[in-house]
Amino acid sequence: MTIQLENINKHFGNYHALQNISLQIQQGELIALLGPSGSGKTSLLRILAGLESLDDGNILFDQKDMVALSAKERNIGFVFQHYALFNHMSVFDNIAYGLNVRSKKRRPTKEHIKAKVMELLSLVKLEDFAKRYPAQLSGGQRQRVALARALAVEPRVLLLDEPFGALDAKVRKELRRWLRKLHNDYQITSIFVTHDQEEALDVADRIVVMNEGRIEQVGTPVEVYDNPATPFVYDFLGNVNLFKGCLQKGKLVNGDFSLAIPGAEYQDLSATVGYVRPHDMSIDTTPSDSNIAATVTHIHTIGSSIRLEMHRADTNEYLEAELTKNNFELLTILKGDTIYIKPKHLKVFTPEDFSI
Ligand SMILES: Nc1ncnc2c1ncn2[C@@H]1O[C@H](COP(=O)(O)OP(=O)(O)OP(=O)(O)O)[C@@H](O)[C@H]1O
Repeated sequence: MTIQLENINKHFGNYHALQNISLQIQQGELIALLGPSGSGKTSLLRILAGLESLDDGNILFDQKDMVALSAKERNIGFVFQHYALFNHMSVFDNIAYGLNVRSKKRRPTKEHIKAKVMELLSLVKLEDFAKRYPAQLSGGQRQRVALARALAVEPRVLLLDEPFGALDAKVRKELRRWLRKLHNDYQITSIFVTHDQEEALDVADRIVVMNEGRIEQVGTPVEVYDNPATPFVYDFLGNVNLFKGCLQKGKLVNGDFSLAIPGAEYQDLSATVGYVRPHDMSIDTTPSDSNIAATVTHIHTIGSSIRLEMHRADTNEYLEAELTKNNFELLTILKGDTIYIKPKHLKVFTPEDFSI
């Protein structure tokens, strides 16, 4: 199923919660809607599902207009953060529910329903749990039942709203891997809402980054992480160092430091910001014309990488650098040392970046 959203707008009172949202989703894609609280992710998902009305715009599933259709008619599977399982029903009955409530004409036979539920129980690795009740399951198990239940009606689209939000980090990670696998096996066009960058980067084919009711960028995890289209995406996705200064004939001038910005050769800006990821900082123990002195204030070891926090004397700002353990050991850096840093890439957004 392909999904096409065209110029969707939604107001809640005077508040413009979704502003001209347009998006194309291919058959079988797994899409993450990522953004801070209040950016409009859930509203967009609910509009897609037919649970919320829109002011104007189009929703097309396989080129067919969905706006006038009810949630039921859209044939969508929904999984929410808080496992909305029926507590008085067994796991088996929860999964069978969507099939059992169909009209007599559309309802599969008892045997067919049983076979389907058993297939789904095996898919979510809960074969031995059919007779249990939701209260007798862990959070992760309940969420797997919720997914099985959503899949039972063979939806054309699967929508997941922070499906793993209420679970602890380890279970989340496990379920993420599992969602990826399930998606690969079933190839249902799926959209999940998250405000967890790592989750989006880890699982999605493409990420839609949202902010204040607008789409800031759509791209693969590598695209949005390595080539953020806007300052917001830079800030929101991962850590970033800011070099505040001005642009003079294509050079970013920041404290005692200046660096030529490729692509901005003829630009002058009185106030601008250069963005650089911590792993894109090169570190030296000797000064040169093109690097900046900074004092190491903290050294954190995170698995196989080292994160250095540094203080710049010239601008009184703090910076972060990330390097491999090997590199760190070669440099023999200690807390309190003065080191010399230089951004390998510095992204500066010029007015042309915003005029597209
Ligand atoms: N039914 C409603 N009535 C009034 N305002 C609403 C309603 N639903 C959402 N909003 C507002 O619309 C904006 C977007 O909300 P939405 O829930 O879509 O954001 P979100 O990105 O999913 O946030 P979160 O991650 O916190 O769930 C928010 O400012 C919210 O307060």
